[in-house]
Amino acid sequence: MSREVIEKYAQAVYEQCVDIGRKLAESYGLVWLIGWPCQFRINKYNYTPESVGFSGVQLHTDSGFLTILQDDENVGGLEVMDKFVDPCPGTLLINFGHVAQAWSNGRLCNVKHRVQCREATTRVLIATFLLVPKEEAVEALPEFVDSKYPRLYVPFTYEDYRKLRLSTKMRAGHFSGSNSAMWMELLTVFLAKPYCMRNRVLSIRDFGNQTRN
Ligand SMILES: O=C(O)CCC(=O)C(=O)O
Ligand SMILES: [Fe+2]
Repeated sequence: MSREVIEKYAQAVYEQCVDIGRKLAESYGLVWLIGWPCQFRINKYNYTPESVGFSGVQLHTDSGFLTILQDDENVGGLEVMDKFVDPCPGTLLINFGHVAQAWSNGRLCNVKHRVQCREATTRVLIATFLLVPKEEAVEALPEFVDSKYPRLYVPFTYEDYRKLRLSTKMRAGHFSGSNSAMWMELLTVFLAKPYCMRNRVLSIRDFGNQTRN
């Protein structure tokens, strides 16, 4: 793949991120004025026969605002809330991260996911993460806070939050099931109330065994 193609793709998917952010904000009667940074990544998994049954990426939640995944068209393995999401060519998969959860005062939820190796082959996936500038304070917008929905989380900067993830060896936002309790405990350093890992998926279709026309 040439650099030019990658740059074009990255620009298009960034515009997609902004479009989704804008529509999301509008659906809440807000205006999206944010120029947040995007991180673009190509994940290549070189699975061997020994990898089968093991994790390619351990159970984790994403840290940023929004993630757009373009899955490998032929090789699946992404598991969202214990359910495989089979590749569906021509579609993008979107999930929210912790920033969206804090920003919306808990209305938007992040979701636990992981990657399992199912066959000895190569899997390539393109991931785009809409993040937040390091020094930016992440907090619930006033529009999401009222007497019925009191503020759930104290403001934190994205940098402090990232450091917390790294200091607990949850590199790239990945953490294993065994230390997830510790993770939740640490997160309460930043959150006014104990963090509630509500297992809800937003904007993710259940692709199941569906085939495209
Ligand atoms: O490779 C995948 O299917 C997902 C990767 C992922 O969840 C991540 O990089 O945060
Ligand atoms: Fe992820």
